[in-house]
Amino acid sequence: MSNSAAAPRPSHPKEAVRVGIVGASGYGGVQLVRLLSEHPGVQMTYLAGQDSAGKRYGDLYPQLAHAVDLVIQPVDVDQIAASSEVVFLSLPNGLAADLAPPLLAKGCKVLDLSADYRFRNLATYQSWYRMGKTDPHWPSPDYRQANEGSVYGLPELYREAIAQAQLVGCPGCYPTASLLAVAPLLRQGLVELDSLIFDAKSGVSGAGRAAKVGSLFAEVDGSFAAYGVAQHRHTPEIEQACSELAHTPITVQFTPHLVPMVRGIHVTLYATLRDPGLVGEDLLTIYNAFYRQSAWVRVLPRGIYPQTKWVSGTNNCMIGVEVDSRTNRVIVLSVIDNLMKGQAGQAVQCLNIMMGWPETLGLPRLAFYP
Ligand SMILES: NC(=O)C1=CN([C@@H]2O[C@H](COP(=O)(O)OP(=O)(O)OC[C@H]3O[C@@H](n4cnc5c(N)ncnc54)[C@H](OP(=O)(O)O)[C@@H]3O)[C@@H](O)[C@H]2O)C=CC1
Ligand SMILES: CC(=O)N[C@@H](CCC(=O)OP(=O)(O)O)C(=O)O
Repeated sequence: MSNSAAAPRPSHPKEAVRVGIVGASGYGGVQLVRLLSEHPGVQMTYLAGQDSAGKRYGDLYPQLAHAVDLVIQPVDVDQIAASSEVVFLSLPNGLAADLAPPLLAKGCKVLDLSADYRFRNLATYQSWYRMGKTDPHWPSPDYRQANEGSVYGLPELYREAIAQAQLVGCPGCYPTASLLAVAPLLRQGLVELDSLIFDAKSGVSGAGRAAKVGSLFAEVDGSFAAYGVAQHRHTPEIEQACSELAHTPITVQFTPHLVPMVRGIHVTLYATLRDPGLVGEDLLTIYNAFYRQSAWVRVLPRGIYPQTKWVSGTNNCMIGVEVDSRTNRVIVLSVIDNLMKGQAGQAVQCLNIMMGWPETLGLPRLAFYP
């Protein structure tokens, strides 16, 4: 993965960019279809899937039949590249490793929503995502080369590099909420580096649309539990960006929980302050300055703590900040919609940056309420 250079000045689109979505039938895919159908800069030209191939999109999602008149195609690189200048890959982990390189070679820009292009060090990816797999030919030279040129798609930290990128590895949902919570503290050197604890909760759509026992209504409703304790694969992703922010390797504690709701992520970050004299107002000033240029991050006034419902269906991240002077800890509360700022919305935000368009183009900013 690389970082580089200055972003072009945003301009509005002059003619529609042709866009394809691979994995269009899944939860990420259907968000992309909804967002891109109403985006003024693009025309959706190709939707692809596996089991859903051959079906009309409107038969799969009847609520969109009046707006989307496309048939889902099997994955065919030549067809995708012939019909699309930009391709979103919204597939299970591991598939984009083979799919992105030929699309890049044919001149497409690619935004991958999986974890395949998030890691600067593929050994880290291997140890968290490919446990027990012993393929001597992995990683392929094409995958390794593509990964070296990819950019981590968190605009608030890597905006300039995204503007120049051909391939963006879009972040996971938990890392997005966690990194936006912690970034100002690490950039300013305000906290003890071994003190970071991310306590995270997610709605069930984070697990995707494929049927799984753990996502059944009867398993989830009326219950609440942690999972992946001390071993969730988003830990190294959070550590990678934290280490870059702090310019030194950092280890973090990250614990996800499943909440009986459809959408939303709430992260509570605890960290020990280096300066015990800092108060809540000081930190709010720092957070507001850090996110001054970030249209999708809203730092809330003192004493207001964000709720997942406030960002549902939008690309917003809302952040509350508090200091507990008794324990000398800062507590940061961060919420996003996992399918929007945590996935498809953020990918469209990255597309806007790659195309030199305003970052807010085609993205919803007002939540449904209640
Ligand atoms: N859900 C979330 O909150 C977030 C998810 N992500 C990541 O985004 C990606 C997509 O996630 P999500 O939308 O939840 O997943 P879903 O399970 O809802 O959708 C997966 C999609 O992949 C397609 N697919 C599966 N296998 C193949 C294959 N061999 N060839 C072609 N298409 C295939 C499916 O098509 P078909 O139905 O036709 O078989 C489906 O469209 C994943 O990598 C996930 O980790 C990232 C951030 C947040
Ligand atoms: C509730 C739930 O199951 N969430 C998913 C995270 C979804 C996500 O962001 O995952 P990717 O890194 O795969 O993109 C999980 O814990 O694996």
